Amino acid sequence: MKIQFYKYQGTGNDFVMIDNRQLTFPKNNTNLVNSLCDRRFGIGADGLILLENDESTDFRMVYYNSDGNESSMCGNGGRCLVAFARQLGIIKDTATFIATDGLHHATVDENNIVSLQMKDVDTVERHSNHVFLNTGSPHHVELVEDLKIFDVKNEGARIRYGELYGQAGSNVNFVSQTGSDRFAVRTYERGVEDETLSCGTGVTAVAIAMKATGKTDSSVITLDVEGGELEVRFQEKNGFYTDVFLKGPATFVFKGEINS
Ligand SMILES: N[C@@H](CCC[C@H](N)C(=O)O)C(=O)O
Repeated sequence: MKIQFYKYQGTGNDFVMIDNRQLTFPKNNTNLVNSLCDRRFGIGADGLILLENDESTDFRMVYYNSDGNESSMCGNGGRCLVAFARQLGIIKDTATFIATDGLHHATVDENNIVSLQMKDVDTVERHSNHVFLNTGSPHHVELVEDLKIFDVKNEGARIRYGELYGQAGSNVNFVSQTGSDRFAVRTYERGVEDETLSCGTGVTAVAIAMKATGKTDSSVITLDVEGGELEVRFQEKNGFYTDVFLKGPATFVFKGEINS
């Protein structure tokens, strides 16, 4: 079988995108998704995303991690999918789509800067040395010294597989404050089981966690990730976070066809 694909990246978080409006992709084939994402034997990506038709929105997002399993929301993937939908001519400069965590609204400009509305957050668990919250995917947020040399892969895996999160696990974000409204972030991603260059739901979680713990007073926060820069903005009232937007570049890399 030949599969046509498009490759996108959002601040270095990279995805295989497939137009599945004709429902031809074998959605339960975990090995296939895993092999398409393989960086040596396949196309290479942190995840794979199907764009499908939806009755009441512009399109549906179906997201798989590179391990081949369908997973929860992917913020950078959602931003890339909006740019992909524009490339396919499905939308112009605004989009509404459905994902596993519900309805999303987005805008995209001529430079493919995508601003994506994320789910509201009503629960932020504060613990002595970390914060846990769900921004569409589960995120552990922890401030560390020396982020540049921090062992994200091993420490992230220890927390992800540890007692705190049980079978389901969590993504793990390590953070350093670099300004009154600016933070550097490195993320260990569940389902990739490694550090990725950026995580959209992760930086959204970091921004909200930093506000909730008083590290910043701002509700417009800049996040420096290994693959670039993202912005998160939100409204906060009595610990409820609404109008949460994740903004940054979504870049088409190449398209092709692969035998499977
Ligand atoms: N890269 C993503 C997060 C993808 C989901 C995550 N790996 C999980 O399974 O929880 C993002 O940009 O949000």
